[in-house]
Amino acid sequence: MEKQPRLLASQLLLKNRVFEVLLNRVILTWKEIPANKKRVSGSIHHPFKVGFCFPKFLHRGKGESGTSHSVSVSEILAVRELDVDGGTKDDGRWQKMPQKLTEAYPYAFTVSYVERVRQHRWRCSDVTFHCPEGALCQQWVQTIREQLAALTSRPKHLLVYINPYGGKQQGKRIYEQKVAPLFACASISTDVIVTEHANHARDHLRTEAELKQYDGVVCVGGDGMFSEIVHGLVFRAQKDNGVDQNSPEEKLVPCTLRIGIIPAGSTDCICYATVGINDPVTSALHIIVGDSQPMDVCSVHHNNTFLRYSVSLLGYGFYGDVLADSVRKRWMGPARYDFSGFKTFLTHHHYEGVVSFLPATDTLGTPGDQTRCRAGCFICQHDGQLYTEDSPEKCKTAPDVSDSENEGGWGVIRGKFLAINAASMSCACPRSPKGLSPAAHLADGTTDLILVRKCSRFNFLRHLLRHTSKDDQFDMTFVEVHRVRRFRFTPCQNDSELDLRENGKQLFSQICHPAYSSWNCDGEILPHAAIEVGVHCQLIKLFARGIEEQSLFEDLAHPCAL
Ligand SMILES: CCCCCCCCCCCCC/C=C/[C@@H](O)[C@H](COP(=O)(O)O)NC(=O)CCCCCCCCCCCCCCC
Ligand SMILES: Nc1ncnc2c1ncn2[C@@H]1O[C@H](COP(=O)(O)OP(=O)(O)O)[C@@H](O)[C@H]1O
Ligand SMILES: [Ca+2]
Repeated sequence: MEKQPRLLASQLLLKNRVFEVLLNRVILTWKEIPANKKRVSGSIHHPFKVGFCFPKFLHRGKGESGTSHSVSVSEILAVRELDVDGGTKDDGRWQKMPQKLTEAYPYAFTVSYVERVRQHRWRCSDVTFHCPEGALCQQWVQTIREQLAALTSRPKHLLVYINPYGGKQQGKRIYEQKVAPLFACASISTDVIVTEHANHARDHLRTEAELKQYDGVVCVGGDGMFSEIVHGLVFRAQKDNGVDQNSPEEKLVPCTLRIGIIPAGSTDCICYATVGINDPVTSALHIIVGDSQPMDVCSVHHNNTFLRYSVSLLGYGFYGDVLADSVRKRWMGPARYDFSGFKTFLTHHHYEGVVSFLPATDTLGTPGDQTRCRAGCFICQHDGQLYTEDSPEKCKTAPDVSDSENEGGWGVIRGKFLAINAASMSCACPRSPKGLSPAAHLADGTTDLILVRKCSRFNFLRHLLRHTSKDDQFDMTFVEVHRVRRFRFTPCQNDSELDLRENGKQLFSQICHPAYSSWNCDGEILPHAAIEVGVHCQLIKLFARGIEEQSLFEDLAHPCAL
């Protein structure tokens, strides 16, 4: 690791023990000084003036030289000075110091920072250092504040939309109790709008919101609420740049504002697949530290008319029918999907149609890969494009949807399908932690088209169950998966139904087996079954960093093991 010039180094008191505390431009470390090396209590300690060497104790946990901890400056949330009498100057949170210590170390400051706990969960932790002198205390506070102010990717002013009816209807409470105090602690100001009806947030973003004053937009709700924000922001970016959304071939202009999701919905798949968990505090902390994760967006058209954007799942057949059935059961909360899922599984309808698709032949990954899209994903950093010697610049340019038509032939498949799913990302969610397409990428400019052909109920159940286990859900004779840049679907009526209809049994056949399903587009029903879809590489950005690798996560949770 490159040596960083030291900014501060002092011996400070923490929980009645003396620690050597060091700060450079990237890291804050504190290491307990063994009892035999401690100076006499009450002596005054000044910042060291010797040259800095990266502290050896970073490599150790607990040993002869005592416990050591380190925190990346980029994960410090805030610093505040405590009053001499024990109360904080900044936020009125009162913290009493033991009488004995106030005499020798009467000044103190508290650093709030990100701590990693189990399963990708982040928490806000506090550490309070006591100082022998007021000037030293102020120097620490001042220096850390300057460090934080230099982190330009952090948002200062956010626009927040809360859906009070999402998921278990806890959005308002979650925001007020868990998120707002963290934003206040990190000195982030907010304008909060509690939505009054569906599409309130979308329409406000499209027409009214003065976006220039914000560093990001946050939604408190589920995937549907996130979809509203995407529609509002993408529409606005196209309008401001004179781009026609109705043309399926048009290259769309990316949104500049980042989007944060505080999960309070039913599926929370966007949040789960970009952060690794649906936890409001974790998401709030990713927003505060100013993370950035680009994401692909699919545009959906019918007859050259724009219908919707999709970020997670576009599903015809099974997932379309589950959603259509669940709409009337919103009162059941998130359980409506299990109920409707079970019912739809029993009805076991298949649908006939033609799927044509443009394979992404020039990509780095395939849907069968064992590697996963994780924080700092190599494939997404290169927009999913293969790096070739002939065109070294290729990987730097986002693929244009319209250009792709020239890259190769379209595949055409006609058949009877139980499900046609396009997953632009893994769609990992609490129901299926690996998701619909475990190797899909968040920002590679492709979507994984999964075709599940007509099969027995038993086989379909085996396929569904594999979403919850380690077994490969694609390794079944009736399932195929293609990584694509564009696709089209045209429904057609089953031959057997046509026969029935011609024989005057139309009503009977429609009740028994409807000819068409509907598309589930990120939890919204589309009004048409015939659609054309194109992927727009990295059209939006989220306040997230992708799922952190478990090993990295463990190292960071226990930095002494690094
Ligand atoms: C038998 C167990 C089968 C488990 C299969 C689970 C696969 C789950 C993949 C889910 C991908 C979800 C992609 C995200 C979609 C969301 O955009 C979208 C909107 O979310 P929001 O309401 O939070 O705004 N959500 C959805 O469309 C919900 C889809 C959920 C489908 C759940 C299906 C459960 C199936 C249960 C079948 C049970 C069969 C049992 C037979 C004995
Ligand atoms: N105030 C509101 N009243 C009714 N519906 C709303 C309101 N605000 C947002 N919605 C809509 O509620 C739907 C579901 O919201 P979402 O937050 O995704 O929760 P869930 O995950 O439970 O579906 C979205 O389609 C959104 O447009
Ligand atoms: Ca993708």
